[in-house]
Amino acid sequence: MSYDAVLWLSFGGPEGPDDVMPFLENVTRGRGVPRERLEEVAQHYQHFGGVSPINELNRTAIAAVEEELRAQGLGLPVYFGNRNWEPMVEQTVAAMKADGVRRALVFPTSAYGGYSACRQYDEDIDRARAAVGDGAPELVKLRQFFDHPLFVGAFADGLRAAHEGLDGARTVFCAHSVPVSADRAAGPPGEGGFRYSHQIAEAARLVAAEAGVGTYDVVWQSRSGPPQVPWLEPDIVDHIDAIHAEGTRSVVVCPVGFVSDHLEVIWDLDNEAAERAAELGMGFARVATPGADPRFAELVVELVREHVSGAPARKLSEFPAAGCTVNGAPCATACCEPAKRPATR
Ligand SMILES: CC1=C(CCC(=O)O)c2cc3nc(cc4[nH]c(cc5[nH]c(cc1n2)c(C)c5CCC(=O)O)c(CCC(=O)O)c4C)C(CCC(=O)O)=C3C
Ligand SMILES: [Fe+2]
Repeated sequence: MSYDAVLWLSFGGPEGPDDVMPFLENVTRGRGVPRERLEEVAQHYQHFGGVSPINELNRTAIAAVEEELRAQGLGLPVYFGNRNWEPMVEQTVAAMKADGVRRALVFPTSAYGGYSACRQYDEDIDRARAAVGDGAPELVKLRQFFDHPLFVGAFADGLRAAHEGLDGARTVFCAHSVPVSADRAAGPPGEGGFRYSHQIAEAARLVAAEAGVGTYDVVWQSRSGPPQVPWLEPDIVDHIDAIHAEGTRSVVVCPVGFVSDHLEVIWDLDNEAAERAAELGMGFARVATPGADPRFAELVVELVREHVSGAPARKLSEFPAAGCTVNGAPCATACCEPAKRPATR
């Protein structure tokens, strides 16, 4: 099969103070996130002038991928579309159609399975194609890559570097929390669920092993939703308290659940977690995310080549290479279903 283009599909983020509330409303529409939480998160964005770094990080990564595609003799154009902010994926897919794109590979900017990390991107693809209607390009999503040697290698180098100068620091891997019900529903039906948290744990194990780190923890960050709904725990900040109480004097935090330094990394880790560590007199370092590493562009192009040539998936875990879907149809009917929405009052 041949492809005319790549669609870089991401989350989106505000690019100025007036974008913040409309962006947050897009993200949380129908999801039962309390208003107070939205106002709190809006403050985080306003600390940075209402600008999330995510769009610029994506534009830079896209330029690197286009360059790498050219260098490898695959001159595919890379289009950019988001779920929650401009350029909205509906507009991007319309532009692709206008440009005559018939079939494109989709690179989602998340490495993992689960509803928020995988299936929701399928929903985006489906919605965008429906919005464009007849003649919408066929959109084939690339697989999950949390266990790809280039992804693991970039984090492992970052982890080693973060430990330099922090003798005896404890390693703590961190990923975005999700409702426990969403994690329980993550993965293909009948396979026991918890695919998201299991993949996070597996990525942590692979990165630790490659960096030569023997002891580590896996924790969560950035929970939202009403307090009575259980989300994955412990939270990174509570965990820093707990390991301090056990006598730990410095900590290296590795945001293994994220591909780039977007707002949840620079606020929840570089601000909140770092501040708590400082209050406790602990040493603190945060591991670089892989998105700006040259290996990330190589990884994306390798996923494209793997798909186009039918080459075997290069991967370090036993989990199946899931997430490759056509036109937004999920991997399986009940795969990674969304959490049941709590009633909003
Ligand atoms: C698993 C996961 C990833 C990783 C996979 C992936 O990368 O896709 C991720 C990434 C991101 N999440 C982001 C931002 C937000 N996520 C929110 C809310 C939520 N995230 C959830 C999960 C995840 N989120 C969930 C279950 C919710 C509850 C509401 C819902 O069920 O949808 C909210 C609402 C306010 C709040 O309550 O925090 C915001 C603003 C940004 C952009 C940051 C920037 O601007 O730089 C990025 C990359
Ligand atoms: Fe999120």
